[in-house]
Amino acid sequence: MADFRNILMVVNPISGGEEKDDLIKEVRRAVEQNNCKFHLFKTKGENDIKKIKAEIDKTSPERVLVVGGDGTVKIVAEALFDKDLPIAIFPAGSANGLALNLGIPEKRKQQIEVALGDNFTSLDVLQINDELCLHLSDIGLNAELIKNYESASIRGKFGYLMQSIPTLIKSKYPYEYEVEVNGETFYHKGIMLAIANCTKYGTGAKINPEGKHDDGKFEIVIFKNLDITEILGTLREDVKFDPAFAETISTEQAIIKCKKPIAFQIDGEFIENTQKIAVKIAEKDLKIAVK
Ligand SMILES: Nc1ncnc2c1ncn2[C@@H]1O[C@H](COP(=O)(O)OP(=O)(O)OP(=O)(O)O)[C@@H](O)[C@H]1O
Repeated sequence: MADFRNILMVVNPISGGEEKDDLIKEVRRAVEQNNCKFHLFKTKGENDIKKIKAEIDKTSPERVLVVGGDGTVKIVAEALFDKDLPIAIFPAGSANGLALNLGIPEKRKQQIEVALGDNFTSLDVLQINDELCLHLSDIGLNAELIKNYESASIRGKFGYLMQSIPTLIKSKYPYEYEVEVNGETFYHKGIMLAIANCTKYGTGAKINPEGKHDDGKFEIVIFKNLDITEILGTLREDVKFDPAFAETISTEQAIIKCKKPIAFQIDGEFIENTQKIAVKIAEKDLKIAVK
């Protein structure tokens, strides 16, 4: 274990519908065995960014451990982005896409070793309008699904499944996108436009096969139609897209405009229905403990 004096663990008590007390106890024991102080903060679901900032100022941790899904990791990143403070992820959400992309182990013992170890990756961070994005954002059908899921009462993977058919029936796709990249403008019709910092969703669907989370670039991937064979193909490791199904643009900045307001999500959290999004690589990256 690296040399620490203070460690802060931020836990989302409701994410993934999982009980987290055993994990908290185990990590506390590992931390305290090394004469380091363990501080715990449980998110409340309101004003968490501000509260985590205050907790960091109060406890001066050398590392922040995050227990939750992608949404919780995003909240913590927003809270500590102006500090040079590494994080570690304990995946515990209904969607853990970022942890999956970074190869965070599934076994708890190894997760603790990684979280308290000294091997890191530098994750590019995207600035999308006023928000940070660590993993994946999209505008269109998937964001519609997340919006419908968030307003329903059933949580977890089954909750998403329950919303999938109504979302397909109710949504008004194809959507029209105008994409401005490096002075050029492209017009596309499609079911979804993804802004991808990583390669795959938490489901394992690989939508940005060539993407790298630390290359100073992100990809815009436009999915043109609901081709079920191609969609199932994203679950293969060696996926290659037919250009009639999806097109990819790699860039450091972009402006995306839509004729009508379209559902927009970042890291699994519905943001709003939007007509304009400005994306760029943020000036700083985020240090995350990995294997
Ligand atoms: N104590 C709490 N009560 C209710 N909501 C909370 C609480 N703490 C955090 N949240 C909310 O949880 C969301 C983040 O959840 P996260 O994505 O990490 O896990 P998840 O299991 O994938 O969540 P979900 O399935 O609801 O999307 C944020 O919207 C955040 O505001």
